Amino acid sequence: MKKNMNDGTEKTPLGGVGSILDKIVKRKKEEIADAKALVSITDLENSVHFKRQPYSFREFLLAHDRTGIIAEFKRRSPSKGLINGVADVAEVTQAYSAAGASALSVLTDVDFFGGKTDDILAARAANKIPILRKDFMIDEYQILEAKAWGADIILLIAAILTPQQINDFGKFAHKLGLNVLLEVHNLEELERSISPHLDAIGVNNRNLADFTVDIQTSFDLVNKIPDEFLKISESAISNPQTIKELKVAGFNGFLIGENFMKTDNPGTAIQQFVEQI
Ligand SMILES: O=C(O)c1ccccc1NCC(=O)[C@H](O)[C@H](O)COP(=O)(O)O
Repeated sequence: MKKNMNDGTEKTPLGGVGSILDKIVKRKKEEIADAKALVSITDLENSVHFKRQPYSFREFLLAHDRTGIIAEFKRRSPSKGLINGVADVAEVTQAYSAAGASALSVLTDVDFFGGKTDDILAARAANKIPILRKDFMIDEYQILEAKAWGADIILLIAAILTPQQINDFGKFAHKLGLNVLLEVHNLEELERSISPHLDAIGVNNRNLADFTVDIQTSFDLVNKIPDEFLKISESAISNPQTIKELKVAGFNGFLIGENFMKTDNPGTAIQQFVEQI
């Protein structure tokens, strides 16, 4: 029997456990329709950033003078509510870069994460490292937006996409020179989503049905990820010791948001964290 949207166990079209993702995708479709009515594809293609060759995610993630941290600018989230309502995106992302972040993650979802288009533009203007457009990508139009706004990496979330969509969106992003990060939560998602049009695979330690977090998810899946892909552990990382253990297990990258953003000074927080890894 179909359960109530609010009890955390709504079934997705793919048969998996949904909930907040179903709500986000429903709203995302409306948001995309509004955006398409306002900004044409030609306008996106004429953006100054559209001509720029994106930075290589691999190069920055594996650089010896960088930390492997993908540092996220995150104002709010469905699991935590308000995290930081005052931080300035240019200031914080510059501090992340200066502390040795390999890449920046900027949430552009408005309703659930408090993001703005302008956040990517401001982060782009202030930094010379790769930027991930962190959003719920369900339409090629969003990939064009990412390129037009100055992003270098897009996120494809296996839980909300079919294998065909993952392949097609990855191929489209690669044609634009963008890097592609696939996010999975379990072995089933991983096995059905592998495509040649991916650069990195991220294991999200957050269960999006009930918001519980467990770093063990990363350790369980790391050896199932084919070695040609960069391996990223995502969410709930708050201890420098965890980074050391994830590196030993085979991870190249570590996506961290809340741990830095919940402090009064995310720039100082990342600096102190990096000194311990
Ligand atoms: O963070 C959430 O509550 C959330 C809820 C629903 C979908 C996605 C969600 N988070 C997106 C992320 O992947 C995280 O922002 C990212 O991995 C950083 O996580 P953290 O370090 O725990 O802030």
